[in-house]
Amino acid sequence: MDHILEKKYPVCAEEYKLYEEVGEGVSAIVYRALCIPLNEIVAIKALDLEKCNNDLDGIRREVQTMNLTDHPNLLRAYCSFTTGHNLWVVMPYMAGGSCLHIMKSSYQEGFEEPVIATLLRETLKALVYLHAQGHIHRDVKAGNILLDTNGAVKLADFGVSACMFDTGERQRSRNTFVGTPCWMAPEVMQQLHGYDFKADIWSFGITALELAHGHAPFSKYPPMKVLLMTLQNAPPGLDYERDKRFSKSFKELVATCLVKDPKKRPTAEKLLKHHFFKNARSNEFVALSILDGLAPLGERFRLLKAREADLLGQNKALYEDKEHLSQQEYIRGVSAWNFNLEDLKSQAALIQDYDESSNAENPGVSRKQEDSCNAVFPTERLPKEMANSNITSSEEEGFSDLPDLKSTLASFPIKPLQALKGCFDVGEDEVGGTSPSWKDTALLDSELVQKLSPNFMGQECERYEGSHPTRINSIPRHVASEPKKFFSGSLIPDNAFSPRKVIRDGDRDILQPKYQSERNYSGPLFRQKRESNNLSSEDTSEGAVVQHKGRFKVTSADLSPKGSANSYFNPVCGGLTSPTNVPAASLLSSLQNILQQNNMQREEIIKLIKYVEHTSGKRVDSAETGCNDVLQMQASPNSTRERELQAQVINLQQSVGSLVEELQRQKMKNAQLERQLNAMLVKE
Ligand SMILES: Nc1ncnc2c1ncn2[C@@H]1O[C@H](COP(=O)(O)OP(=O)(O)OP(=O)(O)O)[C@@H](O)[C@H]1O
Repeated sequence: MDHILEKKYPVCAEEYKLYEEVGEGVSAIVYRALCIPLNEIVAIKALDLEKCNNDLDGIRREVQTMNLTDHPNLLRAYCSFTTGHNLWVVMPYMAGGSCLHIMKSSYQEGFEEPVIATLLRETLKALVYLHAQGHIHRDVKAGNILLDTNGAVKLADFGVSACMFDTGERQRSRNTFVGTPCWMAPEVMQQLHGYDFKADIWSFGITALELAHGHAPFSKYPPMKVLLMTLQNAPPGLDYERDKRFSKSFKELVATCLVKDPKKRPTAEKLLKHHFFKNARSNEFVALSILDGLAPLGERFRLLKAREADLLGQNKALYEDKEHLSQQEYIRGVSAWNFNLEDLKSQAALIQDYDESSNAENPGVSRKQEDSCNAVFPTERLPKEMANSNITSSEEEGFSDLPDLKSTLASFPIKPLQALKGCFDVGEDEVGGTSPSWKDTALLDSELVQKLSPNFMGQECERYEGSHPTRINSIPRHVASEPKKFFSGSLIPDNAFSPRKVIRDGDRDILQPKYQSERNYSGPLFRQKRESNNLSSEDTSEGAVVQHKGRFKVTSADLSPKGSANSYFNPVCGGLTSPTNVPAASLLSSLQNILQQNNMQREEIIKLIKYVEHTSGKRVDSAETGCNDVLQMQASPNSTRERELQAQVINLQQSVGSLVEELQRQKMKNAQLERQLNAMLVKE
């Protein structure tokens, strides 16, 4: 180290010779380069200052941290200088590349446990040092764990690191939302009380899973889903069944890190003593195990880039030029995350509740959707969770951390579950946002199904996993803060309007075979599609519209438990049950039937009233007063229940009376105010 420190790295571009590109970030390109005077291979990270969205403070912080840190497991900067509109950061060349790149090229299923243990131990040593210095890394992930040819491990990328001793503005930045969603700790997402170095421990746990599976949990989902799932699902973990190849101690380590309450997470120092690290080996072991036989970094990077470009090309039709950048970043999985909290809250409010989902890591995605992804991109590995949830239930794992939706979302002023109830009227016109950007980066369920042609499904799925199975997209700051466009659609479950809905798939298939294939992709959104495309069909297939809620219709299709061919009046629901696809003539006769039944029931009621009146000595003037009299007939109670009801009725009548009085008072007050206002206007 002393030897390195003594070296003087030149601070002008002419003294370096750039070779091939070996990495790319959101605003930086990393090159292998030659430091001419020292005849030494280095890496140069060229940050395009024009692309940095004025985040010069962030850049300064990154370079400063890189300059100041002095630990064998931290990537340090030799020097930095500006050239043109670029800032060049000169650093040691890590010929092995990042763990993410290694997994993408050759270990798509993740690494073996001893390799993971070694990588994690070295990373943890870096964290122990950083935390002791008062730094929070905030972006711990496989993409930022770099290896040199000898298998030495260095944690890189201090772009979003923060200092815990910061004050003022910088301290406030610690209450901001930075990092990459899949790796982000719940408390960082919540922004409730700020966060500390324990946020790195959570990311460390996620990184452990990433190294084990080849991708981070939830990595196939758009950012909003990741946020919501992290907040409301049980913490992800290694599954005892599915992850049989991993030891108990590894599972324990992950579970220890992925505890939602940061206070219950261990410090980096304590974690380093975990018995899992007894499995860790030497750097040479890592080099032999995973670097041996790999192509040179530049070549690997070129191949990966070409593959990604290819996939982007396949999707080209989907993206406007403006959105291209964000999509590229999505696929590359860079970490330019900087959220606009207000947007997040609105988005969170629109996301479907996952409670009913059986597949914890794959909520809202039907099996058919998964199949469709598979069919269109057979060469791409579907994440294992598609078949088997990655989330191990708290009970199964013996974790104490059961998800508590209400409390975890307490920091969102709009609670998603409540907001869902108000979703009916949310449409693109009403929201007023016009930017389509979010649609590419955070595709909501409703939108997914809006574009439900098999072709589109395939493309969409690819965007989330096929093209980039291990990572999730990032939103460039400028895109993330743009007003978002919401797509109208019922985000509540299909049967939410009608709790009595019991029409089975078979019934529906008979009634509406035409929609069979569409229906396979989740209910409510399917309905929305049809609403927009084929109202008349929808009307007959879903039943008569009995109520309009904004742009959505509440239908009575499902009130009949058996979907009987005849309509009838259901006195309990008070609803009209009408079968679908019924000819007009039979509908008419059904309606006449109902009317007849209605009249008969009415007559029955009048008879009853008269009978009660007779027995209580009270007279009924007309059938129209029936309702009142039904209440009054209880004036001669002959049972306790009747007395109770009577008391309730009296109470109700009293409150109605006082409400009427109050209304009148308010009216008078209003009139008085109006008069005063008029008088004032006249004076003026
Ligand atoms: N010193 C290095 N030697 C070899 N490769 C490197 C080096 N530094 C970075 N890279 C490669 O370049 C990629 C991008 O670098 P870096 O993460 O620093 O950029 P960034 O703009 O901060 O990206 P992000 O925000 O996505 O993390 C890394 O993922 C890694 O693969």
